[in-house]
Amino acid sequence: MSVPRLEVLDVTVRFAGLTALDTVGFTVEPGSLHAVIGPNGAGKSTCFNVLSGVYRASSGSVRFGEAELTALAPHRIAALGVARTFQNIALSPHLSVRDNLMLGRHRLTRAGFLAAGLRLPSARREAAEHGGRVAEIAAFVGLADRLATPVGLLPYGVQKRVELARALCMEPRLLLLDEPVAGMNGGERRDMAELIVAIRESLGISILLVEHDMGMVMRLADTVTVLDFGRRIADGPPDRVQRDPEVIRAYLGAAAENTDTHADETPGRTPAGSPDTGGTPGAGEPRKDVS
Ligand SMILES: Nc1ncnc2c1ncn2[C@@H]1O[C@H](COP(=O)(O)OP(=O)(O)OP(=O)(O)O)[C@@H](O)[C@H]1O
Repeated sequence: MSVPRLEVLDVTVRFAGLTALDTVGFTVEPGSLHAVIGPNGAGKSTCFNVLSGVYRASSGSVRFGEAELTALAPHRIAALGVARTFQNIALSPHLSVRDNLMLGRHRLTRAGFLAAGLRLPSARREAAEHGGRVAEIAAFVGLADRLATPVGLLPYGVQKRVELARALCMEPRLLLLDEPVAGMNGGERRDMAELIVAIRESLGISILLVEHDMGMVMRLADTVTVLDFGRRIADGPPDRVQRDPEVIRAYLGAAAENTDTHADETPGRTPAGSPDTGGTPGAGEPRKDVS
């Protein structure tokens, strides 16, 4: 499987008077683990939504190999091999893990509605092939013994794994992970970090990660892009980025603002933990965890 480079070039997104992304650019090298970080409201989710076709950029370009993504609908982008997970779990809770993962295979299914409905041999063969691959992926992410369990009955950390497995079922070349450890406890976070490393090492695909857990970002990422108020303020290897004065200022500024807003009880911008915390949750840790 060839993995193309992702190039985000001068992307701007405006919402009625607010510039959520301002001429942002970065490159995700094939097979690398690239993180996008920044305080709350910096534009990270907007960036993901542009890459996956949910939002249309006001200007700029997103190239995935030869393809220009900014003009494409989400299903066309997915068909190019770009899969994403969501900050909030987006699974069907009443369906089994197997059925949720089979839904992830949907775009790869060739048999038409009629052939599948009539259970023609070609459709049955195809379903068996997909079932086999689903079982392999489930085993890879540690869900082999959960295939028959309804997703809604699983603990939160396991559901996040199912979501990741479903994205893998799309056989992506670029995986977009939106806060994969949000709301997890320490053990679950470690397991998920290990899994992300294993995906990258075994599958060789590119991974773009938005994450508030700074310790995890700094340990796992090859390259980190930092956004603040929609602008890219830093981009480079983790050790350089976490020493960057503008990055430190952005996080400290957000922390100070947070303290101020606590004083008058007004909700405000909150920092995503200091960039050099090593991941220890502190007073400035994010509150945006999935409920
Ligand atoms: N659909 C929308 N309509 C209007 N404004 C939006 C929309 N989506 C995002 N914004 C605004 O764009 C800015 C960037 O938001 P975004 O959610 O991308 O930030 P973020 O870095 O992902 O924040 P968080 O860490 O809190 O998830 C914010 O000011 C937000 O209020």
